[in-house]
Amino acid sequence: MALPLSVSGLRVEGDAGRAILEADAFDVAAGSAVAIRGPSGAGKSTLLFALAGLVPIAKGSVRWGETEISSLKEDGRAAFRRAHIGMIFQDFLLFEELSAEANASLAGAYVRKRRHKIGEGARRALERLGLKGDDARTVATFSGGERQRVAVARALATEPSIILADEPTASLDRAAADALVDDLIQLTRESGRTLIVASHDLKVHEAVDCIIDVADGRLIGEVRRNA
Ligand SMILES: Nc1ncnc2c1ncn2[C@@H]1O[C@H](COP(=O)(O)OP(=O)(O)OP(=O)(O)O)[C@@H](O)[C@H]1O
Repeated sequence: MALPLSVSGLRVEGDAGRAILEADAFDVAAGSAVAIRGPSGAGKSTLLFALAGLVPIAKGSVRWGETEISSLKEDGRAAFRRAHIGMIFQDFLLFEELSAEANASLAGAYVRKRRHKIGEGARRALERLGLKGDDARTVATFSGGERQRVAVARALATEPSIILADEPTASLDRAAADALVDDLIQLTRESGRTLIVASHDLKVHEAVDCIIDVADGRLIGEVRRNA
């Protein structure tokens, strides 16, 4: 089941108590694809990490469906992430010495009860992304595009209702980036997941339903809907 997002009065502070991100209020409909756009250092990753409950929220509310993650303690936020969020990063963050399947199934190592289901989800996602689950090679021998598809499969393996991606195409060449965006959008749309992508990439901006513009640590204007 997809989850809607509702944010209000959000303030994230840096080490010295200075505001590094502020957002008055915005909503994201369940199942939509959204890009966070802005120049380098604008606060895109900080916003994404706040939505994931990965950075402390000094003020305000971040609510996914009925769960206000901003009022949960760290272990509660981690449990919410495990149950509902798949994450994808610019640098893939794979274990180089493991195979694609072992990387994509990694969450199963931490949640024994769901290990089998996560393994199945990982194999399904790898196949769907055009990678063979039975490829015994370590991912150290994979191309950038293949590595990022393994990272997408890892994010999808737990069947999360939310996918959060931080510059997922920034380490890829143009052709691999385009293919990745198509796959990411299609895979999240067909399963009704909510997708939020922090990205500089125009291809991402064109592919999503709406765009959140961030500059100097603030959201600018309304969430802009793509035609
Ligand atoms: N813990 C922290 N303490 C102080 N400042 C921080 C902290 N985390 C991030 N910042 C600063 O907040 C600003 C926003 O950083 P953020 O990584 O969110 O930007 P970004 O838009 O994702 O940039 P890029 O596109 O370059 O990745 C930057 O100036 C960064 O140096």
